[in-house]
Amino acid sequence: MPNFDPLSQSQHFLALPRPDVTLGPLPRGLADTTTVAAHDFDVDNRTGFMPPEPPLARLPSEWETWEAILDSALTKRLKLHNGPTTSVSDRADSAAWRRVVQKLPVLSTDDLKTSEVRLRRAHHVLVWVMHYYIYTQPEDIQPIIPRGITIPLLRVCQQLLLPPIMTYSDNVLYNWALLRPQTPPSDQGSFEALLFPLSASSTASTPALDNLKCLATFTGTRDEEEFYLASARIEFRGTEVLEIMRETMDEAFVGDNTALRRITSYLQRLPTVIKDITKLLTDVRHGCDPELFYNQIRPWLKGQDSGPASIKWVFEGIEEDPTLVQPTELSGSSAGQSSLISALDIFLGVSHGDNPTAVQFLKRMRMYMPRHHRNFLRHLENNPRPLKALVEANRDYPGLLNAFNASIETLKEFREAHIRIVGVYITGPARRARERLGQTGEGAVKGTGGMSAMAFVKGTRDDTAASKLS
Ligand code: HEM
Repeated sequence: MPNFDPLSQSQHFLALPRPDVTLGPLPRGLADTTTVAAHDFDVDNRTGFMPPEPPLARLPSEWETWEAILDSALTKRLKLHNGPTTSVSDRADSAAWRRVVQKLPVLSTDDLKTSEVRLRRAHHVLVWVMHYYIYTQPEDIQPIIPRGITIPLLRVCQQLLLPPIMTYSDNVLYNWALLRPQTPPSDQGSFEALLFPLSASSTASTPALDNLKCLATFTGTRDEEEFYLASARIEFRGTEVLEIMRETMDEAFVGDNTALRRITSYLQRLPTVIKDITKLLTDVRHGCDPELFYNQIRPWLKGQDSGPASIKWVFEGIEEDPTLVQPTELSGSSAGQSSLISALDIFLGVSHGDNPTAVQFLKRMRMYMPRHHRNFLRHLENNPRPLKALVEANRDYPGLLNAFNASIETLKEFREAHIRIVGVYITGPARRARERLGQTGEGAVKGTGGMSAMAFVKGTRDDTAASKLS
């Protein structure tokens, strides 16, 4: 990005408006700019990493075949092949549904390419169908993903630079709608409102955290919805984290005494926000039952690397288009793909440098994040005036060091709460499942991302604790 100074006050990258358009017929000559602006990191002032408008809930009629096949899986409530309540007739229903998927024609993706929101919806629909297809079959059968899914999905992935698998963006970032729709802004018809639907309107705001529902869940349970919405609420609440980051970095650019005073006060706000995020995480326990999560929700989200090592997913028809490449990234959906928590790590200078497993995993998880968010994190990493160095250089400034360390401490507490959540939702139910099967031993349980779950989340907690300044 030549001639773009990320830290200049007027065009600070965290303050730039977010070019986006509501889908629908665009006025003649007006392009969908969501992917065009080089400085657009798809981070919104009011909704952070969440899109400023509820995600597209249905593709135009050209792709109705995909929407219809997903609808039918959702309404039939297809069951996991080995689910605890799956009957013989459930399996017959799934087999009939899979036969329809096998016959899907290869729809063109050409007209999707001009619209980021359509591409996202296409990724969402195709990966949901793909996961239904894979997990309604026995786990020891090699999944052969039919060409009607493979070819368009891989083409959409080429555009979005995402792996062909369910990601955090498919079940959290772009899987929500408003429970009670908000009143549309009065100036909705204006050109500016069309380009900047939220920033142009004085009535629009971050959705209330209790005003959210999910577009899709595998099980149709409130538990699954609450599991996704816990992350969604965290992302929305996290908007203030991004605001604090922007304000802090603006002041770091000036760097005088007034700037230090302001940075101190911004950092004093941060622990409150991180505590709220921690509460939103632990509140998942009110709506999502751990046994149901472990046995009925989580298996749908797994990737190739969570299953038996010998079972490789086959993408049928890939050879029909020479531009398509064999997918290598096939890890399951994980909140480890949340750009918000990574942004906090980068901003506060939390280093996982002594923890190669974490470095490798978190680096890999970036490939599962929307590409604009990935670029945002890279940009943040290249910040020439990192906060930690500034605090170290001004450690005697009243309150600064304490505010910084308090922020790290609350991030550590978030990770501690997360460890307890992993214990309640994964380690505990896994142990009980082993006991039911009469198995002995404490074998390490893998996370959806294919990691040894508990050791991993404890490691990132320790990295956080070690990042305090003495
Ligand atoms: C019931 C709820 C949750 C469970 C059972 C859970 C479980 C896990 C597991 C097993 C991992 C290890 C990596 C993997 O294999 O995926 C992980 C990583 C991670 N999770 Fe969660 N998680 C939950 C909710 C959340 C939420 C709501 C967030 C925040 C949005 C979150 C953020 C993270 C992050 C950032 C990592 C990467 C490790 C780190 O940076 O500490 N998790 N989670």
